[in-house]
Amino acid sequence: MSSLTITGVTKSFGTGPAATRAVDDVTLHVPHGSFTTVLGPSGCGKTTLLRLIAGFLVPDAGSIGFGDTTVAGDGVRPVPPQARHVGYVPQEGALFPHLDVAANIAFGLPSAARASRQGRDRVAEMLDLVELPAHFGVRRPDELSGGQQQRVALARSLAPQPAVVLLDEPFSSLDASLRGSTATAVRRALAATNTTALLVTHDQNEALSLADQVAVMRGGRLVQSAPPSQVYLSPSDPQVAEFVGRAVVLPGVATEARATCVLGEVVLSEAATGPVALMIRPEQVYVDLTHAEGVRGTVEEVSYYGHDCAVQVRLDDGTPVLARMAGVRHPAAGDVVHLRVTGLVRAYRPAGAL
Ligand SMILES: Nc1ncnc2c1ncn2[C@@H]1O[C@H](COP(=O)(O)OP(=O)(O)OP(=O)(O)O)[C@@H](O)[C@H]1O
Repeated sequence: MSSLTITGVTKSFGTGPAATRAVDDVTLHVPHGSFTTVLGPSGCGKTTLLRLIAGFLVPDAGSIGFGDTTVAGDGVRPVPPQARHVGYVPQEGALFPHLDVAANIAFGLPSAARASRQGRDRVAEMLDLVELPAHFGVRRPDELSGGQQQRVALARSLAPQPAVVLLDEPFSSLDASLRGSTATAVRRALAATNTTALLVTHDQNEALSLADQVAVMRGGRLVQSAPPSQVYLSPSDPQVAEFVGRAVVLPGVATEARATCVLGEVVLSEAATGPVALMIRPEQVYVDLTHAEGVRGTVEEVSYYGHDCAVQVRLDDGTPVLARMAGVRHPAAGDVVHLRVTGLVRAYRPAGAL
């Protein structure tokens, strides 16, 4: 296992006016044994970045290093994919249908090891690691659920002890209930083996819940890389805020540690002065159902999810505000409520300001 360092990597497809800069000057460090998710909308360059790391593509500029070894860029002849010791888990397991699970897992091992006692022990260890029973070894891929197939795909990628494991939207073909349990099993397996891993996804919940670090991409560029709570609570700009969750963005005026807006006075996470755009998460908006404390509004719509609910409120001055509250006791459309902001609020220079 080793760390992964991407420095100023750029990759374009095509030439002239039709050229697409799929990855644009991306710099990212994934420490040894840690898990990074790359989050971004469709077409932002996530898969291209993975393919550059795996060695299926060569960067136009910049370099890629595994530990102290440069595998592409810096005038070094690109190391071919098979010599990079990368494990790759695609969207759908891509298991060999004619091989049983044990043979699939053993596939990446040196041929001499595959049929040996050592090889069989490694397969058993990998099945255990991805939380599948040992007797699954004799099953064919089509005798497994989608989630089980993805666990086998991970086991196959981990068996040869790769330097880095790359996962390309590995849960996207699974239904919601299987996604959660498969993702948790994968995260546990990666942590247990202290594996350096990079997973690309366009699913915010997946990106935030699985990783040590979230790298947000937009239009080929890396716009923020930070621990999940920092990306969620202190996004680098309002677009990142709206991409990694719901956000209420309101104009305000800041004076150092505080700002005022239609929801009253709020406390800022970082001091600012003058006109600002304030980013408030819906769960920071406290909905008071009984007291007239806060800013008055009328509930327009309630979306009930069981564990919590989203409450769309229109303030008396006409401003729409989304609040999220526990589902135990909630208002109904037409109720008059009072809103207050809790916790720290992130302020941005408003769009168009210098
Ligand atoms: N081989 C190629 N030739 C030309 N353009 C390409 C090629 N591969 C990718 N692109 C373009 O590069 C951009 C980034 O594509 P990429 O597949 O990396 O995005 P993505 O974020 O992985 O998207 P998705 O989530 O939809 O898979 C897109 O505009 C895409 O059309």
